[in-house]
Amino acid sequence: MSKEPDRLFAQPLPQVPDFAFNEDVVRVFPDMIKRSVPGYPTIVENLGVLAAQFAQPGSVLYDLGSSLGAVTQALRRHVRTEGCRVIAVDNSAAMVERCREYLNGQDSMFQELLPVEVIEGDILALQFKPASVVALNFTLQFIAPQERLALLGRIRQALLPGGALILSEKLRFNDVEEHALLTDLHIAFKRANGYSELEIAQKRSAIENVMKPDSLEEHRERLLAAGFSKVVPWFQCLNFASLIALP
Ligand SMILES: Nc1ncnc2c1ncn2[C@@H]1O[C@H](C[S@+](CC[C@H]([NH3+])C(=O)[O-])CC(=O)[O-])[C@@H](O)[C@H]1O
Ligand SMILES: O=C(O)C(=O)Cc1ccccc1
Repeated sequence: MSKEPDRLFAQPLPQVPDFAFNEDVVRVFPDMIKRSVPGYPTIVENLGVLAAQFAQPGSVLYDLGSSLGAVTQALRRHVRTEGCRVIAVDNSAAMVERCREYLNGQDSMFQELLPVEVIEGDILALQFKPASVVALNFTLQFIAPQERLALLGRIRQALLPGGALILSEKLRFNDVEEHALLTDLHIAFKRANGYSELEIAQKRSAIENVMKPDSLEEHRERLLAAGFSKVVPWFQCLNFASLIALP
């Protein structure tokens, strides 16, 4: 994957455009997500370990909003269950192109990886096949809030017994002080990773119209309303968390 450093917001912009997963973002994405999301490498690696516990023989594993395929590759490396395959979906053409290149490169480096199909498309329009694992790794927060419940309902309907949805998100907090503290600590994390005050401020204004985080309570209630029976948080680092939802 590209090692280009993220300098997208380093110069003052006369007007900060809404954040989009375009070619500029794709070029710096591995660096951007690692320096912006506390715990990201731990979540991705362990998603493969978790998935291996839920994978059912002959089923599909979905990586929804796959970006450059980091989660897909973790699933392919860790899951050994007979007859499984991964379907990665993203609606950014630039992401999908680079994701395919990356995964093809991995195929030539490792043996025994699960087969994978990368689809360029909207996860809201997807006809789900019976699935044992669905990963939404920092994707639901970019889906329009009014679409989230129906999407989770369709995922729930597609999940096989013994399967799981793994949902990672940035969190909002209802308690004002808790929200302020964890937001400040996230800013400190970004600063420690070399982002300037200007980069932090411009990125914040770029994402505020396109990325709408929910609270843990909202996630739990919506998952139960979508038909999931149990919601278990397995990871939190500052204001970023990952949940297992069981059918
Ligand atoms: N409706 C949609 N349909 C399909 N894709 C979408 C949609 N909306 C947004 N996306 C895609 O969801 C991804 C969100 S990034 C996921 C990181 C990855 N999971 C990772 O673990 O590296 C999260 C982040 O950058 O914070 C982008 O690639 C979008 O194009
Ligand atoms: O940068 C941030 O503040 C975030 O919340 C995470 C993020 C990471 C990568 C793209 C968009 C948002």
